[in-house]
Amino acid sequence: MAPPGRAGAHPTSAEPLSRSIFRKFLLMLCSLLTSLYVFYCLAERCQTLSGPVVGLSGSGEEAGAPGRGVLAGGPRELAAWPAAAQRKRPLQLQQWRRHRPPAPRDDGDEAAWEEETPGLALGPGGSGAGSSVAEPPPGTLALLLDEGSKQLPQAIIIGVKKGGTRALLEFLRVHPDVRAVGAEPHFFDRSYHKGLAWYRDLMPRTLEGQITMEKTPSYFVTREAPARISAMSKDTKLIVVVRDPVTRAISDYTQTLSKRPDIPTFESLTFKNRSAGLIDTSWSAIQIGIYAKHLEHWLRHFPIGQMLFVSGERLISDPAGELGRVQDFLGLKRIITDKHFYFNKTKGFPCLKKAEGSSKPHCLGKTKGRTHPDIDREVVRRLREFYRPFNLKFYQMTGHDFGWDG
Ligand SMILES: Nc1ncnc2c1ncn2[C@@H]1O[C@H](COP(=O)(O)OS(=O)(=O)O)[C@@H](OP(=O)(O)O)[C@H]1O
Repeated sequence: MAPPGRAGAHPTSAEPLSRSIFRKFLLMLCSLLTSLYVFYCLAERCQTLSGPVVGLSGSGEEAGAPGRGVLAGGPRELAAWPAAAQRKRPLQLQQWRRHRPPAPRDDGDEAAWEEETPGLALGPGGSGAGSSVAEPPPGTLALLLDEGSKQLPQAIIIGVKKGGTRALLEFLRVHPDVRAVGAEPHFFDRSYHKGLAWYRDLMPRTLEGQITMEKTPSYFVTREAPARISAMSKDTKLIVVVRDPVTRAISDYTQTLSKRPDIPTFESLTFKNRSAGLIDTSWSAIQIGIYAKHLEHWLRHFPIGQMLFVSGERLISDPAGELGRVQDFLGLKRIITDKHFYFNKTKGFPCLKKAEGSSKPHCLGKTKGRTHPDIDREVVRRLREFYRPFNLKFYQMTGHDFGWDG
């Protein structure tokens, strides 16, 4: 008996033919689905990479971008200040950028820009938080083309240690025209021998008009740093977050204590000779706070107008106000406002309603805002006395009374 077949078709030749067509069709369908899936995965992956900025296809704007390909032309030319800092970029890119995850955080003590635990997340309350979060733009495949280029930083947060430098950088990164390296590069103090090409390679990619930034608080007290930064580009903008030097010293000590609980007391480290009241200025916790002395070295290489001094205290009491000044200084549109912040009572500090690349509230981590040990009031008084003349000099030099001696 003949096997069942399609009407009019030969039972032995028609069936294998349709089967082979069907198989080919299935094969094509599978490969189509696989390539779609691969594209989809790549697009997703793109959005989870911290480094590259991917732009809209085919703009070709990089060829004449400032600082591009000028390593051979000498370091001074490398960090040209973006002329088009105010230039508008396509909305699609801006929306996409809001979806970027934060860049890697610093290691060690600097690790922490962490998401709030549910218990800590008291929430910003109300609406209108920060930037609106949109779905990834259509045509994500177009973003797969890696655009932008790595530039040497045009602005650096050079200090001071324990001043609030991490908070400032993380707040600034909310700005769509700021791209910053998360970890502290320590190029101008520890890794200068590695060269500018190495340094530039650490930077995230930027599009024309975006500012590249980094923060390394030890630069402020590194003797060689001013000349080295000036050699890279004399136009580099310098930001210094300063804080009451006494509180700063205690904060510095608290950090060391958290790593080495067996160190001597703050009181004993403060003095060379306690009964004589002689302060040990060779102790780095004390030395860093003599801001006027360190500033003198910078002023040999940079005009004061190229430096911005941010109050560490105001960065906590009025983050939006300080961020306004910083955005002005950097020539940025004032995009970061009080809408971006809320005060987290549990943390005791202002936090972001939405950090860069996230839609959730974010506070700095546990290593920021540590509880300080109680310090002998007499020692604190003596330290205040010690710092007063240096503070007054610093107020004079910067034209700004930070109110530590009021
Ligand atoms: N929003 C917010 N959240 C948490 N902490 C904040 C914030 N703003 C400023 N600060 C203060 O930042 C201090 C740490 O300064 P730095 O980030 O410069 O420290 S470091 O030098 O990078 O280690 C840290 O010092 P301690 O309080 O002594 O831990 C904070 O007081």
